[in-house]
Amino acid sequence: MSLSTHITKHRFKISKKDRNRLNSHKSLLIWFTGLSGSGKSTLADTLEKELMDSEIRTYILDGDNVRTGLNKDLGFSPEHRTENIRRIAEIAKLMTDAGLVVLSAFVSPYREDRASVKRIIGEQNFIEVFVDTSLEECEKRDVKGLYKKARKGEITNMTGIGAPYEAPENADVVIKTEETSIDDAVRQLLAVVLPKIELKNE
Ligand SMILES: Nc1ncnc2c1ncn2[C@@H]1O[C@H](COP(=O)(O)OS(=O)(=O)O)[C@@H](OP(=O)(O)O)[C@H]1O
Ligand SMILES: Nc1ncnc2c1ncn2[C@@H]1O[C@H](COP(=O)(O)OP(=O)(O)O)[C@@H](O)[C@H]1O
Repeated sequence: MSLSTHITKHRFKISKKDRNRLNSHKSLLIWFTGLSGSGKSTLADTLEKELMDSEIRTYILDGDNVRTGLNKDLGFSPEHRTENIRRIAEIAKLMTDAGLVVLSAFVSPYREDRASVKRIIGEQNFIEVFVDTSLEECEKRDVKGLYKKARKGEITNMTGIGAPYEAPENADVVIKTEETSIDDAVRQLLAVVLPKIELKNE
């Protein structure tokens, strides 16, 4: 028997639609995926600033605010990465229910885990952004010095070296950061995001 068998939902008076109306925009989860150092946080950060300037209510979920708190019991084994992403999807679901545009920046290396996020959030509330930067470039950037450690054998399961990264096959947006400036990438993202959150007369 499931642990939640005897849970009955209360029908609350205020709905997500009410919150969207109050905010004058719909909610959305913008899911950035890519190797460490590919540019997920940088792009989420710059996009959030643009959205905030347009009076859109946003929040960024990333390793800094999730892996140090709620998910501090999780490491980087395949099972822990899957659980990390599942919990993040559930938090993002609450945040989108609350009316926010959520931007998330996680490696999320497994295709099946990203598909689960989409199922949890609902296809119409989800945009997958593949930050497509080669391993060579990420290693050159080595923002956190992790690739150097991985090459020395100090980290055994670094994504791209000792652990796989399954690239998206049908991402909504693909940003090739070696060919696209941050500003151009954000323009590309806004062109997809803004129509998705526009509140029509519904
Ligand atoms: N083994 C290994 N592989 C990949 N990344 C590692 C690893 N160990 C630590 N880090 C640092 O943790 C960040 C990735 O955490 P995520 O929660 O995004 O990973 S995952 O989605 O659960 O795979 C990642 O952050 P970003 O650089 O921002 O992507 C790394 O800084
Ligand atoms: N076009 C670009 N888009 C995003 N980041 C870029 C780009 N060109 C260079 N960078 C740099 O690459 C690094 C990406 O780091 P970060 O955003 O922390 O990656 P991630 O969150 O994927 O680990 C930053 O130092 C950023 O300035």
